[in-house]
Amino acid sequence: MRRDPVTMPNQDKIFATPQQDIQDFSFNEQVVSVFPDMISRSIPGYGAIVDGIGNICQRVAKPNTQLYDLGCSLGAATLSMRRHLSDQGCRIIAVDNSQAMIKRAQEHLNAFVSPTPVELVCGDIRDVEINNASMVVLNFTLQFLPPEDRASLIAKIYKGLVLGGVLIVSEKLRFEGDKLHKLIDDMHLDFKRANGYSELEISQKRTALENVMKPDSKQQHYQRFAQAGFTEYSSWFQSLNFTSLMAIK
Ligand SMILES: Nc1ncnc2c1ncn2[C@@H]1O[C@H](C[S@+](CC[C@H]([NH3+])C(=O)[O-])CC(=O)[O-])[C@@H](O)[C@H]1O
Ligand SMILES: O=C(O)C(=O)Cc1ccccc1
Repeated sequence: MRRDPVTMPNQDKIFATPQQDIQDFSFNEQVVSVFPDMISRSIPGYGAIVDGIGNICQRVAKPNTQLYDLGCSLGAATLSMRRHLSDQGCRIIAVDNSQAMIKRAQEHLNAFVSPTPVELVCGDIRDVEINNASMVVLNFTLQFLPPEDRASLIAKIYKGLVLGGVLIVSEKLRFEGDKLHKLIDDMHLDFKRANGYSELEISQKRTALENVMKPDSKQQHYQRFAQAGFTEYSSWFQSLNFTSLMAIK
């Protein structure tokens, strides 16, 4: 059967065969080609979060403002936001530093029509200016930024939001408490097994992610929000060790 790369995701088999020397995980062409399958089989609640981002967008997008999707990958959050925007003078700016992701994201965006313009930027989210923003989304992106760069990014976003503007931060969580962390992490491994990943795939991917993805605890996220100036924030979705947080200016 022929698979259309835009509509029919290829199955993720990247870690299915034993690898001599496991390279650090990177968002390269190989990952791009299986990304929708990989992310939906790895993150419990991913689809519900993307849908929720559209719902939130419908409620908080203000006319003539900008909406940002930082670390957009193939543009799932951008598409969800764009579907919920009418012709109200908004603009979406979607940023990713993987050229392979941006190339494929452009194809996804072209597959639908909308009055809302989308600017796709291949660049580092640490270098992007945020202004006149009614919504900023970091959907599973902050965890890939070096920990020492996270607070300044959140502070920059706070400054760029309009009053009433909303920041969404979806992340894998680390739990403060070893027993709690292990129990919920083991439940997540069962989620991956139930989605067809083998023990080899699970363990090789874990090794590949070790140096590049460093999850924070919910307490660390809340502390960072407060430090940036936010006074209202909460988790609006959680499934096992994956959550989506919102902070309102
Ligand atoms: N410094 C950086 N600058 C720009 N992009 C970056 C940076 N660091 C990482 N990325 C990009 O952040 C994305 C993270 S995936 C986001 C899913 C998407 N939001 C979704 O709703 O499907 C999450 C995951 O795969 O778990 C990748 O595309 C990276 O290239
Ligand atoms: O696979 C995992 O265990 C994860 O933590 C999530 C994930 C999903 C897609 C790319 C990288 C990490």
